[in-house]
Amino acid sequence: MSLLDLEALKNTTRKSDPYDYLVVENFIRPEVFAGVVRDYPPMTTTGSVPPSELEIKGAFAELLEEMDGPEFRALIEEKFGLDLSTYPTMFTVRGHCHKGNGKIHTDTESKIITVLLYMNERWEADGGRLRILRSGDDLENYAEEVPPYGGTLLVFRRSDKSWHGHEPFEGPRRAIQMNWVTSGKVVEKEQRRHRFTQRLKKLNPFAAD
Ligand SMILES: O=C(O)CCC(=O)C(=O)O
Ligand SMILES: [Fe+2]
Repeated sequence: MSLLDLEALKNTTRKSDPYDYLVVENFIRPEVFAGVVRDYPPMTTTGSVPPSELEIKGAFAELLEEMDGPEFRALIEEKFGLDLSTYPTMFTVRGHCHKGNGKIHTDTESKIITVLLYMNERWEADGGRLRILRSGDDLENYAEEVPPYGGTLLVFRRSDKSWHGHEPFEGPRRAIQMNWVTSGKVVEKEQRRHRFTQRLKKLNPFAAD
């Protein structure tokens, strides 16, 4: 059986205010969520790490495979009215949040769709809840706030107004990001950059992202 509740995604309305996005709670089926978390790769640094740098196994490996599969893509294409067939995907994995993370941004232009899957078992902190923002300069002006737990899925279409960010949080915060990007060159360049910043962080754990 699929780890993902594709039926729930199918039944979710994609919103268009303030930009195109959708949220699905329990997108990872609650009955398999603990098993996926158990196989989440151990991570020591803050920042985004490409899967190639991590030990990917078991239910976590299955999860990445399903996210990269044709059913999930078809639903995202349908929800956002896009043909993604010629675009490569790129994954990054996070285990910890640094207090400087979460500053308001739109994501880079090379990303077409951003997918976030939140992998914490619970979330009690006020910080670290991603906000779908109405502007680039006010973290309090948001359409929705997404607590990063329980296999919640957030998908948005990147644009010059896809503003998002969160209040500062420092500590464990697991999230998978997947993007459809404009070309394979982007994947290569980005993943090289992630590997490089990870090496720097190992030398100086206090270096900014
Ligand atoms: O982890 C999140 O909630 C959002 C991360 C994000 O916006 C990014 O990495 O571009
Ligand atoms: Fe982002």
